[in-house]
Amino acid sequence: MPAQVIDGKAFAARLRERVGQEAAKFAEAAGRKAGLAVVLVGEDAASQVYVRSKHKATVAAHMESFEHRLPADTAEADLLALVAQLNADPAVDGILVQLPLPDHLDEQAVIAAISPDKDVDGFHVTNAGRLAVGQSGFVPCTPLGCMMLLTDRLGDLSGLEAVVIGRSNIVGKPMAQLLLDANATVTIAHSRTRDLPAVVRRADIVVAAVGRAEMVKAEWLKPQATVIDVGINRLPPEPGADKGRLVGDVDYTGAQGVAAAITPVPGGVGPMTIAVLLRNTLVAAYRNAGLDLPEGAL
Ligand SMILES: NC(=O)C1=CN([C@@H]2O[C@H](COP(=O)(O)OP(=O)(O)OC[C@H]3O[C@@H](n4cnc5c(N)ncnc54)[C@H](OP(=O)(O)O)[C@@H]3O)[C@@H](O)[C@H]2O)C=CC1
Ligand SMILES: Nc1nc(=O)c2c([nH]1)NC[C@@H]1CN(c3ccc(C(=O)N[C@@H](CCC(=O)O)C(=O)O)cc3)C=[N+]21
Repeated sequence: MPAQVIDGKAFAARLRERVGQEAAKFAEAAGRKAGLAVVLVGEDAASQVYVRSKHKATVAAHMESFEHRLPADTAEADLLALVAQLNADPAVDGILVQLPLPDHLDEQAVIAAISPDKDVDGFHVTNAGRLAVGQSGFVPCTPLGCMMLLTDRLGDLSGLEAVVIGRSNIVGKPMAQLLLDANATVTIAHSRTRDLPAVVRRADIVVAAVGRAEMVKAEWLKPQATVIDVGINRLPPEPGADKGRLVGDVDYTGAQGVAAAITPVPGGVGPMTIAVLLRNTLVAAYRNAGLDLPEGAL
């Protein structure tokens, strides 16, 4: 039996639909729409694509989208001033500064300047700390989206062996934290891990967040594992084509013969990231307006 395909795109569409319905109710109750500000510094082509799809999804979900495009040579003081202005703007519930930033800008300083109450990416140390100690706060969108797919498929994760490959602050670490909170037994692997195939082989759940095309091989997987592929890698173009294919960190075709279920790339985790961003923005809007989000609405 080939692995089931975990259709993140369809799951994300349903989540965006629910968020849109709740956002319309919010607008009625609050007398204004929930607002998301996205800041893009520079002209990175991939970032432009993401920012455009975030804008479209935000508007479609009955929210206000504020886009700020700054030149690549923007001074840090000017970027910090814009963040301060957005922090103070009552029409803005969520702030996202698209990463990576150009090299001359200090990402940590910029993230630290965002109000934790508007940090819908969940990247501020305050929100990372809240997640680490079990307080409620904003959880990074990509790992939260992965958890939604996992619990939808597997139900209770208690006692399952989970291996997260990658330990970045935005994906790997919060992913491991969420799996731990769900009572999985969690291993975090990284570039210094010895015998990665043997570590992966233990896993009932594999989350790959590395950024290396098709690195995780089918033979590494435990039969009937559930595989969440966060990686987004563009292969070199075939002769005659102008763009290469997008692939994940897992050998998708091979894994289909071993795993119980796997997310595709594209159409898996990526769309979930955007849907969760809208969800986090709506949660922020309810809190900022002093209103209660109906229990279980999202
Ligand atoms: N779908 C989505 O919405 C999103 C997708 N992504 C994608 O996810 C991937 C990971 O992103 P991100 O976490 O930001 O990446 P980072 O580059 O910040 O982190 C990569 C991690 O992979 C580890 N690693 C690198 N090489 C190996 C190796 N050979 N074996 C084991 N581990 C290795 C690194 O280890 P070490 O710490 O030792 O260096 C590091 O912890 C990328 O492809 C990115 O494009 C990212 C964000 C959102
Ligand atoms: N502050 C900040 N927050 C982020 O959340 C953030 C960021 N910076 N910088 C870049 C990464 C990457 N990221 C993606 C979002 C959607 C898709 C997505 O929808 N991908 C589609 C494919 C898109 C395509 O075809 O290129 C899919 O996987 O199906 C992918 C990647 C958010 N990121």
